[in-house]
Amino acid sequence: MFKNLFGQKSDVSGKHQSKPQAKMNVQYSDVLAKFCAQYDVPNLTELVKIEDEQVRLPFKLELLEDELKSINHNLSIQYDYALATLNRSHQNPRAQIKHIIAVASGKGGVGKSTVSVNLARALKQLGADVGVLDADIYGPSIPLMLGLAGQQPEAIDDKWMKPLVSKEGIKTISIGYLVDPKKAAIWRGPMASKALTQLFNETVWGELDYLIIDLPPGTGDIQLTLMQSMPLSTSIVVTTPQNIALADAEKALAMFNELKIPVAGIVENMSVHTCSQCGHQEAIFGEKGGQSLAVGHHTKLLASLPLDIKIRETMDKGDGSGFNSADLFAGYRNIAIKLATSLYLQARNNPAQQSIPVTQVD
Ligand SMILES: Nc1ncnc2c1ncn2[C@@H]1O[C@H](COP(=O)(O)OP(=O)(O)OP(=O)(O)O)[C@@H](O)[C@H]1O
Repeated sequence: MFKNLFGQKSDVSGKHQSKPQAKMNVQYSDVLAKFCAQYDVPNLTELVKIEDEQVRLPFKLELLEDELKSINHNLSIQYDYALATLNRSHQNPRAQIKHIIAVASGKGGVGKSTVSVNLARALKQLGADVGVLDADIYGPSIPLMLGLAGQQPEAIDDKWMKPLVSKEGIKTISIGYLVDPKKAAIWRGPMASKALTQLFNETVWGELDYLIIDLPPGTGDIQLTLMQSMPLSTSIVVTTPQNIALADAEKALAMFNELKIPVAGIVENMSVHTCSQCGHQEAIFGEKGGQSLAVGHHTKLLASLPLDIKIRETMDKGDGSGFNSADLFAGYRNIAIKLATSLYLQARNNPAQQSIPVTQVD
């Protein structure tokens, strides 16, 4: 029988009531509570299950794993990115996706694709199976950012496509792999929506814990159709702190509210710039815009990410190898942990999400 970390319940044999086990459970719960406080996520101690020497966590993080194992090195840790296996892609029999996350921005060029790719990398580092659907039909930059520019997905039986896989193991599909971006850029709304829905439905995604959808900027028909045709778990709105970007980000928030799609929070990108010569810090696009937007819309500021030339260079190279070590990307780990935790809780609190109806797009 599973127990929570406090070990208050036990099975009929009563073997888990022995004092050393109870003490260990309290130690585990202390570590976990400290971790949740550090990352500003809800305390998971009542949820995380322990049986004998097994623990199930909503993500994989070496630091946390090491601390838990320092209490008992025999501890076996397993991971659950949702409490149930959800099939969130009713129209695609070749996809078992637990959580679909839309990344939106009102305004173009604020770093939505950069956030999508680095969030995918951070979730991958948490041990998850991750995919990215590049729905930014008018400026597909995911192929470049994942180091896959110029490649083409393999077709299966003229009906299915195999996603491309980046070096770090992220599955991805983009209109940029299939159509000359110059041609796609002049597609009218219905054509673009149809192409994107097809892209999602005809890809052999297989099993994924998270699929990130990099939406086109704005809040027009294409975004609305896509949102209505996909069973989203949650969304993220990316903005810079600049007033003009914030005003457009409000429209994206309004779109999600209107469609009753949860908003996990706001990512403020390009907040502070540190001069590579003298270290002077400057808020080029203004200050605290993301925070005030979050407060005004009763959502969270997930992170304020720096404006840094190394980020642009890394993204242009499509090379994820710098992601692991660099402090520059640490903010993404925080976002990923917050997201993984909130989706874990969301799936637990709302099992009905397992069968969200999907609108057919003709
Ligand atoms: N924090 C950052 N620091 C430095 N450069 C950044 C940062 N975030 C994004 N960039 C750069 O800014 C440019 C635009 O970013 P990106 O393509 O991610 O924006 P977008 O919102 O997806 O744009 P689009 O509207 O074209 O879809 C890219 O060259 C990217 O490398």
